Amino acid sequence: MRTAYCVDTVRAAERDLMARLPEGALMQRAAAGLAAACADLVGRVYGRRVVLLVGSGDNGGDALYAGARLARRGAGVTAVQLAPGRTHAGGLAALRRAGGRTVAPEDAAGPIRRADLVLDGIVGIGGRGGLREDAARLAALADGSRAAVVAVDLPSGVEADTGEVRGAAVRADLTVTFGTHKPGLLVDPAREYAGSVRLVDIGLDLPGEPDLEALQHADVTRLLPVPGAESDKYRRGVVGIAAGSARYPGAAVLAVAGALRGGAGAVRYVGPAGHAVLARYPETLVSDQGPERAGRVQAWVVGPGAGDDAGTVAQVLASDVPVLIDADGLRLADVGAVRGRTAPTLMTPHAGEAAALLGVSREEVEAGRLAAVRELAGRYGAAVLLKGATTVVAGAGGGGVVRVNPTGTAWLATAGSGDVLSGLSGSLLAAGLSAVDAGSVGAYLHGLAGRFAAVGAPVGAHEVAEAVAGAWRDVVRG
Ligand SMILES: NC(=O)C1=CN([C@@H]2O[C@H](COP(=O)(O)OP(=O)(O)OC[C@H]3O[C@@H](n4cnc5c(N)ncnc54)[C@H](O)[C@@H]3O)[C@@H](O)[C@H]2O)[C@@H](O)CC1
Ligand SMILES: [K+]
Repeated sequence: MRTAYCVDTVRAAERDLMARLPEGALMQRAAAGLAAACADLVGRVYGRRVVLLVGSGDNGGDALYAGARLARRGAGVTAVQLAPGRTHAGGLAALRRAGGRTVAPEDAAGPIRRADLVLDGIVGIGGRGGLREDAARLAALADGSRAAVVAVDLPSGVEADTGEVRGAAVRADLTVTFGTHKPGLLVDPAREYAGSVRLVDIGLDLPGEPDLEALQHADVTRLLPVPGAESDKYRRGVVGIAAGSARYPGAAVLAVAGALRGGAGAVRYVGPAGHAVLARYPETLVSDQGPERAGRVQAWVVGPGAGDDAGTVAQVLASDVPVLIDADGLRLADVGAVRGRTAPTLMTPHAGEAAALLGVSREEVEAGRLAAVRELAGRYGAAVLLKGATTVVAGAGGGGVVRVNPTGTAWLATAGSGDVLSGLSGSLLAAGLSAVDAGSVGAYLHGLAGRFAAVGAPVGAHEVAEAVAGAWRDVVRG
């Protein structure tokens, strides 16, 4: 599991550790890791031109000490001091001893243009809001140069705890972060500014529960349902799909396609698109009765392509098994009915649907995904999976750790892709996974399947469904 912790927790852990270590030892660990990552990135250090963008805090100190290490290995190092009177004194002295020089921000354009490597030490976890004007100018110069840009701890200007970017920020090729990932490094839009991320262990002792976690192959393998010798199709779970309409039969077909790949022993379809479903997937159990009379299931998926069929949504919500609500179902679901459920509920909106439920703009949801997913999970008392550039999953109530999906691909932003995900996650619910596990494992497999199906080209949702089995095998093989 990859984990991320918010700034307050990082600061507390740093305080504890610093109290046990000689002064400055922690910063030296950070700087050593940073210099090593820079050396790996540029290949050969000797003769390289390195520019350090140095703010007024310890983030600038890290950059200066790392710069000193690179200078000792033969790099030409220039530090741009954003706040000359408040630059980290020890770091500055170390750089000067190693032969580095300093310039004022107004003289930085030339050195940045000629640089091979720019280290962004403007602000780290002490940053508030987007970059101030002088820092923003340097960030733009770095962006326009041919230099590789390495962010120290975080790209300056992004919000460490939320992943929000509310103003100008540095765009990095690599971020070298210390002690732990910060939530912003895993969540868009900030994640995009970070480039690839390298974690340097500085020995922090962090609490058991992180603020964010991202599944990895081994975690997914542990969670995937595996049929035992005594399993029959009913013990493996039956997932009910209440989806599609005369107008949108395709949504039903795609949700069933996802459900067939999710580990449930059987898929029961309820709704007006039975012919279309059977034509494509003859193994489906089809019923034209409502959900209440369709026979026993271990989980329901309701909503994809449902149009205005509020009655079906209400019937499903009244059941005593786990329910996944998607698409039209989200709009039709009564908040009180969802809150009153005793079995788990998982809602799977995209940003536009979440915005409509929260009464805010889509842009606001996209800018602040973590806040939005927690808010929605709190309002509905349900687990919520918010789809998008970074898919995030919050547990019922919205408190506690949020899961973030690391496997997504932009090619998944295609019609019907969400229907496949709801079938897949619903199937995992029926197979016995918790709402958060079903959502996050479903998103993981779906993202991987999207990558496998797309391999750099546009892809249709049915191809994503077909690629799920390959993704499952890839995960299990490790
Ligand atoms: N505390 C520790 O033990 C360690 C800290 N380390 C480094 O120290 C950093 C934190 O240092 P600090 O607490 O000094 O804080 P930072 O260096 O992150 O930033 C604080 C300074 O930046 C200025 N600032 C804030 N927002 C700004 C903005 N939007 N635009 C321009 N300037 C802005 C503030 O005026 C303040 O002087 C970490 O990110 C990490 O890089 C590492 O050396 C590891 C050990
Ligand atoms: K930084």
